[in-house]
Amino acid sequence: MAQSDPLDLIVLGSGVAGSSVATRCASAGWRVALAEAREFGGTCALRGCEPKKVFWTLAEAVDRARRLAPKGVAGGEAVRLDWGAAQRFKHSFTDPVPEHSEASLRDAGVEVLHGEARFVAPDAVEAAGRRLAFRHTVIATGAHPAKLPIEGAELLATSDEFLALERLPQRMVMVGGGYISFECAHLAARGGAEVTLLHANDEPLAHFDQDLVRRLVAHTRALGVTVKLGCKVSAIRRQGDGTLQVECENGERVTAEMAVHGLGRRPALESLDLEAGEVAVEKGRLRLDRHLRSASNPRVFAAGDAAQQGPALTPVAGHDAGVVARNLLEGCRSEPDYSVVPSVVFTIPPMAMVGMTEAQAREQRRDFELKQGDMASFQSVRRTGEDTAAYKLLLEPDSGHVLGAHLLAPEAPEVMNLFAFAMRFGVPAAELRAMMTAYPSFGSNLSAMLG
Ligand SMILES: Cc1cc2nc3c(=O)[nH]c(=O)nc-3n(C[C@H](O)[C@H](O)[C@H](O)COP(=O)(O)OP(=O)(O)OC[C@H]3O[C@@H](n4cnc5c(N)ncnc54)[C@H](O)[C@@H]3O)c2cc1C
Ligand SMILES: NC(=O)c1ccc[n+]([C@@H]2O[C@H](COP(=O)([O-])OP(=O)(O)OC[C@H]3O[C@@H](n4cnc5c(N)ncnc54)[C@H](O)[C@@H]3O)[C@@H](O)[C@H]2O)c1
Repeated sequence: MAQSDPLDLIVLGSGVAGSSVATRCASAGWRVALAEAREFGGTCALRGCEPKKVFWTLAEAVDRARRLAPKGVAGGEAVRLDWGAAQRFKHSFTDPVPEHSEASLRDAGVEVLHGEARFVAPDAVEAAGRRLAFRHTVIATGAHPAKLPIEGAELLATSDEFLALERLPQRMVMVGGGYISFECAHLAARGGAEVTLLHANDEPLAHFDQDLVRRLVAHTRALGVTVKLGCKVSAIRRQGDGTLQVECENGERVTAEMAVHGLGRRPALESLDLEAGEVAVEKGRLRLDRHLRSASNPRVFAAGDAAQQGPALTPVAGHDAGVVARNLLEGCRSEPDYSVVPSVVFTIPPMAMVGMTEAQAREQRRDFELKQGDMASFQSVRRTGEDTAAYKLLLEPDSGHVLGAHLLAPEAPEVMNLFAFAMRFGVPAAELRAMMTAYPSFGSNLSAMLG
């Protein structure tokens, strides 16, 4: 194990956050290495957003054909999701990622190292059998499923395993009521599985507007998914016939071939030996200052899910990377801004949001004007055969600035980008309403929503 000259930067993790910081610093002439424990490319491209969206696109096409069967899509009732074929289609997106990811890092001048990295000193890590001294390091190791004190938790399948299934089991339980459970439940139900979703309290998808969530829950139930609220999972047991029994504190029991972990994800820090690096942690999260720098070791920065300063989402990982790269290259002045982070749960229909919910606005005693309504009768929704669609907008009374926007509808994610734009650049509702939009697009509903 040879001691090398200090690197300007070693980045830990090759996801959106790590790759972006490494590339920017190498392009600025720094000597940079990046260590990756698994395949190169990170969660979003290999095991998260991208593969999930491939399955979602196919499931949505099937759902739409079935919905429109009586309206002119002849044979639409018989259309089904071929999970095996969908899995192969997914591979055509994910398989090339590791090679491309590594090649683009190399092209940018980054030295790539295969293997788990861990601190061996405040200014050195060990990776790929080498001790590497550094001037700076960035922890961009992402997140993994939370380890919770639930009996038999090791029997839960991860979202990685769900998205890698060649065949869907007959019965599945989604444990938890967040993004992963709702998205996997909607996919598995379209794929023909019998699905039960168990959530601890009465408010699943807690970050979203609960009026829209109630509509989504009703729609999910109508799809055939059994959604049980107030069911805090306390144990998972393997039964004699190989099936799993999932038990809740209230005595509810569900049997299935597979139970999926949807209980939250936490920063992946355990493998790093942070003590050796003098990197402080508090309650499982890195102690960082407002520049995303370690509060205890100024050589160390963090970004993305590992930092978990903003929501654990891909655009946040990219934003953090920009902040950290600027702090490294230009002096430590930049701070992240998480005030406008749009987010979508990819159910069918999808639910999208940006800014504050009505509940948050009331809690903060903010004055707001509320625009809300059912959209099922809107032409753009009727055309898709969808029966569940609604919106809720919160506007600042005098300025007309958008405080929050919430949509449950086909095309909701694309329209949410317009609201995010308006919030980011302070475009008031009156301007949005007056703006010409392509017609008849889903976005042309803006004036009706804001009217
Ligand atoms: C199923 C699923 C669906 C999702 N869907 C969406 C979505 O639709 N939209 C959205 O915005 N977000 C979504 N997310 C969240 C999004 O994927 C993450 O926020 C994003 O990928 C975080 O990027 P990152 O660079 O911080 O971490 P990651 O992409 O997780 O990268 C971290 C990397 O570090 C590596 N690593 C870990 N420990 C070490 C070590 N000791 N040494 C070296 N390498 C190490 C890991 O192997 C990994 O490759 C989803 C997540 C999941 C799980
Ligand atoms: N579309 C997207 O952007 C997307 C998709 C998937 C994941 N993600 C990211 O990954 C993160 C993790 O997703 P997730 O769905 O695992 O977590 P989550 O935080 O979204 O939801 C987990 C839910 O499980 C509930 N829960 C906790 N313990 C429970 C128990 N014992 N029994 C029943 N319910 C319990 C919690 O109350 C919580 O609401 C998300 O927060 C998000 O940042 C994003």
